[in-house]
Amino acid sequence: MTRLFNEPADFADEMIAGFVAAASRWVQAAPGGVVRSTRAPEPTVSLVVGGGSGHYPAFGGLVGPGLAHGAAMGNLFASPSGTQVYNVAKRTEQGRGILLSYGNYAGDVLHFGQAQDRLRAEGHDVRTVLVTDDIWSAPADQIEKRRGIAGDLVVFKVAGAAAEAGHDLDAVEELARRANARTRSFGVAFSGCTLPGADEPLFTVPEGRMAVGLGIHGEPGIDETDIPTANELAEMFVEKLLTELPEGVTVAGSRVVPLLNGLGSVKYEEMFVVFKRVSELLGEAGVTVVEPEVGELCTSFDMAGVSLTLFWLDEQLEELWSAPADSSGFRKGSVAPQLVAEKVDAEEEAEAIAVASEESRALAATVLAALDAVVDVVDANAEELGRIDRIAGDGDHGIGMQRGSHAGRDAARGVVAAGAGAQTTLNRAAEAWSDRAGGTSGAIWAEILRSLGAELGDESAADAATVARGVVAASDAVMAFGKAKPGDKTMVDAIVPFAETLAAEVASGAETVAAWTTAAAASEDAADKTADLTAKLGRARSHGDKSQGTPDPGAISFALIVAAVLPVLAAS
Ligand SMILES: Nc1ncnc2c1ncn2[C@@H]1O[C@H](COP(=O)(O)OP(=O)(O)O)[C@@H](O)[C@H]1O
Ligand SMILES: O=C(COP(=O)(O)O)[C@@H](O)CO
Repeated sequence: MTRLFNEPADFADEMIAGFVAAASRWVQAAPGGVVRSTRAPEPTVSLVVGGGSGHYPAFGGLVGPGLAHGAAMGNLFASPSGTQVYNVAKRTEQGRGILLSYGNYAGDVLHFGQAQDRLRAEGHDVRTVLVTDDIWSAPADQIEKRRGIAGDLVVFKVAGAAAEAGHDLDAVEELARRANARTRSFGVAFSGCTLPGADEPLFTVPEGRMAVGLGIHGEPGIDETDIPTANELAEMFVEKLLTELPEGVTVAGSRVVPLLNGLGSVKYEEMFVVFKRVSELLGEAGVTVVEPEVGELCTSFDMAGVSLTLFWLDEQLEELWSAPADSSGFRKGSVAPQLVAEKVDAEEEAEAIAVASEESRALAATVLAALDAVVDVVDANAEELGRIDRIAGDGDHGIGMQRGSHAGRDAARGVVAAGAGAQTTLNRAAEAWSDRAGGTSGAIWAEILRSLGAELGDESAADAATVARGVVAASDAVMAFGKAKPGDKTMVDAIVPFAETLAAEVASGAETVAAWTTAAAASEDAADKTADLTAKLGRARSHGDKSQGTPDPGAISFALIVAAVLPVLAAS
């Protein structure tokens, strides 16, 4: 149970502000997260990490000398937006390139990918290393699909130490990749976490039972057993991880860093009891234990869970693991004296507003009214959207949509008042939506608004054919961006029938309002039918059959939104 909070939707922002106030020795606020408050005497490769909030010390707590240069910090359990990642990365850049590293989650991949494209387009050398240590999240022949859990720390530590040692970007990337390839984790849980303001835990484990293979957001495990003794748990962990060896590793004679990670409410004392047996077992297997860690390294609010990570060393990786590091959440040895970093500008620069025609300004007013309607319908359904998302997701869809739609509408209101046309209004709304909501749906709604805007432009009014082209472009853009197809149980299942019906109705001579009415009904029908599908992508993918019988939250919110916009179109 998370007991201490103010407004649940403000929790992540208030937490980040408090963290910065408490950890100013290591970090300072930057738009999108935090960057170091110190700097090394010589420029180095920049390591930028990040992800959803709720996992402290991941990710802001791992910023400091010998570790990351910056962390993009998203909403609770939702990836930061592309803009957040971009803003953090820009402020850490020292002319030697940037390595982005984060756990392999759909939202993170989309947003960090967007930031990477944007940074590259500006001429920066940017590479990415995904962390994929959780052995239960995909089979060994699909390692690239595995998610990152406590192994994040291993990869960040190696990359951070390599950067600090002055290596170039090629070498830092290669070492981070090698560290990831030689890291395996296994997690269990005894009870789920409850997000601030939620009435129920995100997931539950029956009393007296232990879920095996659970992730850090309540992704279902692969098995459930009675709660074992500490020694039995150690045996389960070590036995399995010794069969999940990275390529080229043999057990006897190897040197290994074990990390026993507490997910939130398992006590240090319990973990030490487990670790006693872990270290005995590794010793009996002929493995030398090197500088282990027992503690909270990657958490999940108050989840009662624990994971064991084994990091199989080679000579170079051992040197980097042992190198000094100093961050608020992880320290090792004594780092070389640092200089005080320049204060970063925590505000983003305001962009000028493009000139618009009178017709387009009138259209922008309709866009704003539509966004007002979106805010109202999302607010009215936020709880229900959260409830559906809890069944086979991470429960944040309602909150994410609220944060995104409010920010989008507020941004639009500002620029409409300043004379913006439809495209500029939609672009600004898209940016604010994605920036504030993060998560998969934040990135996708930004695609929708931007594509529609590109078709509407800043010069003219829009007839039915233009609107239909904009909606079809949005539908295509969502599929190109998220790689989902109809039937994968995502928002695509609602947007495709909407776009296709709208285009067909307009082609057969219907006016915007009539065509939109038919298309919205088709979308609602299709969204409801997603209950019959099994999720194949996104967070819900790993929840597999759990999603059967419940519609996809993103499809439902899409259908609600297009229906809510209808009266605005009718009145315009
Ligand atoms: N690849 C994808 N393409 C289109 N939509 C997707 C994709 N992956 C997930 N979604 C949509 O995003 C919704 C989840 O949004 P949200 O809960 O805000 O994000 P997250 O799962 O990152 O926390 C899903 O219900 C689904 O409709
Ligand atoms: O949950 C996280 C990001 O996942 P998405 O749901 O894919 O946005 C985050 O906590 C781990 O970075």
